[in-house]
Amino acid sequence: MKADLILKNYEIAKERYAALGVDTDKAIETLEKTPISLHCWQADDVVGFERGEAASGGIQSTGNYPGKARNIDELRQDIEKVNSLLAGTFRLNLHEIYGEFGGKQIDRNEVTVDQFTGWMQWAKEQNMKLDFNSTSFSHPKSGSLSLSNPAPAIREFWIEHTKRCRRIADAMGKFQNDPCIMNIWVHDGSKDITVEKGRYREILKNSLDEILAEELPNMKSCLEAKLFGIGLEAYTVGSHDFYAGYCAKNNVMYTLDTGHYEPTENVSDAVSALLLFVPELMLHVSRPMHWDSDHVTLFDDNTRNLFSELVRANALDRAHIGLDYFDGSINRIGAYIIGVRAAQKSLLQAFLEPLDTLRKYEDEGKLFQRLALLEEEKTLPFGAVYDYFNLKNNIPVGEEYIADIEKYEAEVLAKRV
Ligand SMILES: C[C@H](O)[C@H](O)[C@@H](O)C(=O)CO
Ligand SMILES: [Mn+2]
Repeated sequence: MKADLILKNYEIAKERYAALGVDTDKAIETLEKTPISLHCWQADDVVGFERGEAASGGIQSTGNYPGKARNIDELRQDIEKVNSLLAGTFRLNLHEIYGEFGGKQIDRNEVTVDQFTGWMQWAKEQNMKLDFNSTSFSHPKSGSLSLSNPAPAIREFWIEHTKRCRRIADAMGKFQNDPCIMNIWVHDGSKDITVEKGRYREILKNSLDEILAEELPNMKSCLEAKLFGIGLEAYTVGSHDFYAGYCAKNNVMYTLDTGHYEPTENVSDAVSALLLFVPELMLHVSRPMHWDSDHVTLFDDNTRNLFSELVRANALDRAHIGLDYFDGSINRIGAYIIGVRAAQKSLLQAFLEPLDTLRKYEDEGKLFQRLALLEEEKTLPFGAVYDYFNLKNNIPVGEEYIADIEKYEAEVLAKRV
């Protein structure tokens, strides 16, 4: 698209929004500064560099599109490509299995920051900060219960792993002078009817109490609930209620993964409810399609509602935004760009909402007026504002990035055989 046309469209959009009391320049500035944490695991279908095996233990990636990253260099190359096609501020969300193990057998209860100093250096060069995740899946000791396992040897193995991961996250946070957000998701559950549900939940609670007891000033832990895992469909130890209760009681950040709800559930409604009781939210922005997080985030009602609720709750500074999906059936770099752009468009639309007027209408009981404005805002020229945001940052506008990704596929991904 021609730059002068984008600028002209932006000027018209700016005027239209200004008539509603909305400052488009300010919205763009906020979008530029709002960090989005890129999940490293979209680049290689959650394989990582520890065992090189397909993900197992509650999660699974489907699809076999050629060109996935096979080692750290390729993964970094892909993330650099992703970064080059996006405007804004980005963090990188690493899982423990993406450490630099250098061919050594370093088990999960032995991992240290040494396996992540290379990542810390690289991230600094990329102007990215790191987030982190312990990894309970894809390991011979994963089974169906990790931190909630009644067998002390297994449980202690995973407790030790998670404690070590928190210390690694703390070192990352110190290095980058900004807290590293460490997510704890364990797949623990059961395939069929379970009679000892309370027992496993009590064990998980005790394990978390032990893990979180260590004070680490440069990191923040968050706990992720789930509806069910693959092969663990009947019961999830760390259910939504379990973690909502645990996080509220212990003042811990809650991870809300939009892929962990039924497609018809209104996940955004959880934002203002949870924020009354938990200190902060980590968002795993995904797309539920009946099971797990395998579908690329879209600019759909779910994503739009999520971010408008966040803005309406004045809670942007209490949420950490990350993506979480792993689609191996399409070009993986393209999957990143589609998902990030969907999140950015949803954020931008939320920033551009004529909120003062909507709040006033609601306060005054002007409910027709509120509904009318909510309808009208849907067709305001926000696309012109998003195009300008990209142009201003020298990033491909609109569908232009498709050709860039096709080129990268031909020149780089297709050679990974
Ligand atoms: C790989 C991630 O830890 C994983 O996707 C987790 O966040 C999750 O959502 C599991 O379903
Ligand atoms: Mn998740």
